[in-house]
Order: sequence, then structure tokens, then C-alpha cells
Amino acid sequence: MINSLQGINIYLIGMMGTGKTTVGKLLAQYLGYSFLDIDEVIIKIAGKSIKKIFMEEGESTFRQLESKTLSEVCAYTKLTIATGGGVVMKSINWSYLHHGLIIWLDMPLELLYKRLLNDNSRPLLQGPDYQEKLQSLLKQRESLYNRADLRIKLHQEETPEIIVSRIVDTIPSVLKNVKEKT
Ligand SMILES: Nc1ncnc2c1ncn2[C@@H]1O[C@H](COP(=O)(O)OP(=O)(O)O)[C@@H](O)[C@H]1O
Ligand SMILES: O=C(O)C1=C[C@@H](OP(=O)(O)O)[C@@H](O)[C@H](O)C1
Ligand SMILES: [Mg+2]
Repeated sequence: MINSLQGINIYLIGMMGTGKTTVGKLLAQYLGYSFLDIDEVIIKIAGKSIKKIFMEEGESTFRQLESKTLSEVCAYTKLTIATGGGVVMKSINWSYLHHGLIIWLDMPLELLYKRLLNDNSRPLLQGPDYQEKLQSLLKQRESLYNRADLRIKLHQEETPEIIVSRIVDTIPSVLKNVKEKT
């Protein structure tokens, strides 16, 4: 399977907290790929946290940095890339994502609520009504996530290792479609 990927990048998309960053690192190791987290690249470029970028410069500056970073990384190969949950909202970003294989980590809100309960690093979820915010974001984004090449349903807590093995087992079923894009 690894050879038949031919170095094509893998983009993980999905809501905040689904495990894109955690699973992406392990998946990269398994595939012999390098790992990149778009949020981490932005933090390095801006020299501050995502939360601070939102606070001091606003979401639209963050979204511009996100698109710019994505456009630059898609020039490389053999990368597993964890995107931020909102990357699907800008149509230009799809032209970058489509350079590779797009995988949606799809997790029910109930599990996400638990994961994100004590997390204060995600600026869009601050405040006691974070569950409503998360629900409304999913409503806006679900049909966009559904454009992914592959959807991995995470209906219960599973270890990152198990999730990686499920991804790896499912990739061959979509490789033909992906090669047609390249
Ligand atoms: N499979 C998993 N099982 C248990 N906890 C997980 C799993 N994947 C991620 N987490 C935890 O959930 C939180 C969000 O994970 P993260 O990888 O940052 O998600 P994302 O990048 O999609 O926002 C982190 O605290 C992480 O340690
Ligand atoms: O869903 C979003 O709009 C965001 C998700 C975050 O990344 P994760 O999905 O890795 O948490 C980060 O990019 C930023 O806080 C905005
Ligand atoms: Mg992340």
C-alpha cells in the first residue's frame, strides 16, 4: 500500500478535537512520511499561539495565514498534514487539498464535548456555551468535510494506533480515484 501511494500527501480534515494532530503524527511514522501540522507552522511564522493570533489580529488574518501555509506545503510530497478544523471553509483551500488524499476524521459531538471540555487553546470554543458553538460549527462544515476522499467514522474512543490501522486498511479502496487526480 505504501508504495502504491507514490508519495502523495495525506491531508487530515475534521472538527477540532477529532485527533488530526495526534493521529497524523503516527500515520506519518507508519508511512515513512514527514508530519506537518498547519497550525504549528502558523505558530512558528507568527511567533505566537493560535489563540493570540485570533485575539490580536482576528480570525480573518488567521485564515489568510492558513491558506498561505497550505498553498506552500502542497508543493512537497511524502507529507502527512494535519489541518485545522476550519480549513474546509474557504473554497481556495480545496484546490490545495485536492493535490493529495483527503481523509475526514468524523467523530460524534458527544465525544468531542468530552475531549474539549477543559481545553482552552481553541479560540472558537471559549465560554460556557462551547457545546452550542461546536454544534453550530459542525452544522456549517459537515457537508464540506463530506467532500473528503475517505471518511473514517470514530464512533467510540479508540487508540490513535487503532485509528491509524483503520486508515491504512481503508486507503487502498480509494487510491484509484486519487491517482486520477494527480
Ligand atoms: N485516539 C485518541 N484517544 C484519546 N485521546 C485522543 C485521541 N486522539 C486525540 N486525543 C486527544 O484529544 C485532544 C485533541 O486531539 P488533537 O490531536 O489535538 O485533535 P485535532 O488536531 O483534531 O484538534 C488532545 O488532548 C489529544 O491528546
Ligand atoms: O476549527 C477551527 O476553526 C479551528 C481549529 C483549530 O485546529 P484543530 O482542528 O487542530 O483544533 C485551529 O486551526 C483554530 O483554533 C481554528
Ligand atoms: Mg490539531
